[in-house]
Amino acid sequence: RFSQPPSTRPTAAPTDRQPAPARPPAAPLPRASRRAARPAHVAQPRRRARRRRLIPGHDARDPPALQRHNADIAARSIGDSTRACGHCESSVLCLPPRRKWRALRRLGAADLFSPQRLAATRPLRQEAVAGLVRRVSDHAARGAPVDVGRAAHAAALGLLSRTMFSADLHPATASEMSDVVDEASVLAAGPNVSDFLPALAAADLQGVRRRMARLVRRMYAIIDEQIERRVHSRAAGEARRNDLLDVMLDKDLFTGGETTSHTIECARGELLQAPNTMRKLQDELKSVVGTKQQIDETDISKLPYLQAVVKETLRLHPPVPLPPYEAEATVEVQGYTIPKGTKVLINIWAINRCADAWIEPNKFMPERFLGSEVNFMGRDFQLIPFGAGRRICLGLPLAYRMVHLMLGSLLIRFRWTLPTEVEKNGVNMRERFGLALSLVVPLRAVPEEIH
Ligand code: HEM
Repeated sequence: RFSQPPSTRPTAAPTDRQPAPARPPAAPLPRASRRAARPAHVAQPRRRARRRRLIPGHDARDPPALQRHNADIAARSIGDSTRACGHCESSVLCLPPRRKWRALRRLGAADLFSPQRLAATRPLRQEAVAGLVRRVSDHAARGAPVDVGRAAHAAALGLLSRTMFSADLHPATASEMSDVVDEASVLAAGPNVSDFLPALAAADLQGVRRRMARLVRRMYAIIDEQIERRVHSRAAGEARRNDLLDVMLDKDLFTGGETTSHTIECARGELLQAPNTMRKLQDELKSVVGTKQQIDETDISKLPYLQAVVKETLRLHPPVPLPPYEAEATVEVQGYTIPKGTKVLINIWAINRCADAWIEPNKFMPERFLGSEVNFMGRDFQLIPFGAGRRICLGLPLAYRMVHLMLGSLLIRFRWTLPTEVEKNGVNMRERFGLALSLVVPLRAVPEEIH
């Protein structure tokens, strides 16, 4: 669909040498199966099919590979490490797109991330952001720099914890959870000989599965503590809270904190290097939000420049750059045959910077989104930081709120400067590879309260 960057070009031979096996014409599905085959993030049936928006200059009859072959590559390629403690068997992230995965996605979409559920948990997120602003305020009073990524991660975990358990994590627990998620992300994405030589997987030669098992057990223990607390409070006659604990328990959702905080950290890094953009954004926030201490989720739609900054950050720094897929059937993509069972990496990083679709693709330029309808909801295939198709990020509606809320609130209340040595050498935006990316050198910035 795009002229593929070399790093994403499949290595299988072109079709003239290796023709794809002919596939029988698809019989129309019965109504129930059609419903089941519908992308799971779309919880309610829609009357009108959502149209893909065209990228200028592209042929309408030639849909993007990600759309055309979505059903065929919707399985996950999972590394041996995710088999630790049987984690992959109950993980929405790892499960193949069949009954259990569909049930979990439906539950998540309907009970956790639906507009009604998110409206009900809005005050919890406002409180979590108020806590973040208070902590930054303490640093501002002392003139001390803030580790932006770490502060944002702690706040994102608090935000998730409040949405899922109606309770904050103890700061020490939040900090431990942050370390566990961070380490697990790097471990899961790192090279592992068991993945390349499955016959040797049982031996776990590098000890990756063993290390992952320790992390997963710790994460389960933290979550179990929350469950136990809830069981006790229920036994004591406390009413249902209808949060995630009451409807669904999925450990993967905590990894959403890392992607969210990485986005905040990168946005801040880019803005600190672009004072004019920072000023424009703070002016917009001041004129729309006025003297409020933090922004509200209902303000987001009135803040087009903030939205543009978030889009541009996610375009240049997608936290999950290479979601791992597996071909469920043999498919042909742009003349290449991808045999069933092949691991497929969607190179979101390269797509978001594709020179066919973007002017000056490597430049941080939020203005490109002003007056443009291009969005990251999975319909504009040149901008897919949350993925697209049936495996699109389940937490997108929550992530959307969290990122705008945290970024806007940190900028309306504080003026930010770089510590002298960073100012001199420039911000280091190099990223460390993991399932979710993080900055190699954590961004530190000094807040000053705006009165
Ligand atoms: C800025 C924040 C975030 C970004 C950029 C992001 C991005 C992504 C991407 C690219 C994928 C893979 C999509 C694919 O395979 O095509 C994904 C999957 C997923 N995300 Fe997120 N995510 C974010 C936040 C969150 C949050 C806050 C949660 C939950 C609380 C979450 C839950 C999930 C889950 C459960 C999946 C697996 C879906 C599946 O395989 O069916 N994400 N995310």
